[in-house]
Amino acid sequence: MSVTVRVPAKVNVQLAVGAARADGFHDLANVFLAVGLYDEVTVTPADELRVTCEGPDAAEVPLDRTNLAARAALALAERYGIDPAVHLHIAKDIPVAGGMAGGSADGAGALLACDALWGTRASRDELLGICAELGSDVPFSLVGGAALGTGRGERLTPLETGGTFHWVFAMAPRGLSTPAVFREFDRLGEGLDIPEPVASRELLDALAKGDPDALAAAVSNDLQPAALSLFPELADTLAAGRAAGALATLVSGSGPTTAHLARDADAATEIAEALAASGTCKHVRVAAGPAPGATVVAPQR
Ligand SMILES: C[C@](O)(CO)[C@H](O)COP(=O)(O)OP(=O)(O)OC[C@H]1O[C@@H](n2ccc(N)nc2=O)[C@H](O)[C@@H]1O
Ligand SMILES: Nc1ncnc2c1ncn2[C@@H]1O[C@H](COP(=O)(O)OP(=O)(O)OP(=O)(O)O)[C@@H](O)[C@H]1O
Repeated sequence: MSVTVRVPAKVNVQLAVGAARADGFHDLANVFLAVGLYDEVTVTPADELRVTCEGPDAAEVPLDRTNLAARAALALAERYGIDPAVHLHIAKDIPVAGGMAGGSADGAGALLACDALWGTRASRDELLGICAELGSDVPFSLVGGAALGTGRGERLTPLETGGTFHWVFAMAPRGLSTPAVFREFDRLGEGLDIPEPVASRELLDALAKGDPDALAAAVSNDLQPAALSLFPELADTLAAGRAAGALATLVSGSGPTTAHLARDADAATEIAEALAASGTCKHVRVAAGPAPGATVVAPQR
């Protein structure tokens, strides 16, 4: 018996960041949109807990117990007094350290897959609680769609979306560390008055209407200056996206993946071709959102 769960990547269409809290985290108004770029996590009973990974970035993924998929399996096993002897296989299509919540996707996927394999039948709230312990982005990977994340991003309110948004993602030749980007945000903001993070009304309305032009006018990412400060060449990728006709271009989360909003699927294909030809990124992917959250795709006997 094995269980496979498919989990989407995310883009942050708004990322408003408050001042550093006493615990080192930052309060956020984090508007997540899940997009159709997926990792698949397959869990199978085994002699001991082990993790394997396939995909273009597989060499960069840790295979020990620091892997978020392993941590998720261990957290559920401990809670239910189960032996966590499983093989977790990750088919990884989401870029690693790209700001698209790839590790978080694997954590949410492994949790749902182990819950199904072990028949633990944890409630949704219990699963969300474990996700929040694993990382700020992990609860959203479980629920998908579109949602506002407050607190450190783990407290979710689902959002309405009135249509499909078409994106082009440009992957960078190296990753960025999320803590390093938040540290750079703190450094750049030293001595400044950092306002409380608040979700933009215009942005939520644009999502609800499914209006790409209105969304383009409202997207924002407070981590973008920090990501650009650590990775200045990203400015060239953003400029190439704008030149190719993207309605909006921004760094995805903590970066370095850049997100380029297109008016429709055809425009996305054109922007993707122009970005690929620009020589400003490693590779380019097209994906639309909202996409469903973690979903069991194949329970196999
Ligand atoms: C940048 C985003 O991806 C936007 O969705 C998230 O805020 C990051 O979420 P994540 O990767 O799940 O982050 P976590 O694993 O919870 O935290 C990693 C590190 O990022 C920083 N961090 C994260 C979330 C947050 N609200 N404030 C922070 O300062 C902290 O230094 C923390 O130690
Ligand atoms: N299953 C996993 N897949 C990828 N990275 C993992 C995983 N588990 C742990 N990691 C570690 O987490 C680091 C961040 O990887 P990840 O791909 O989640 O970054 P990210 O997409 O930028 O995250 P986020 O957008 O949530 O901030 C990696 O460098 C790696 O060391």
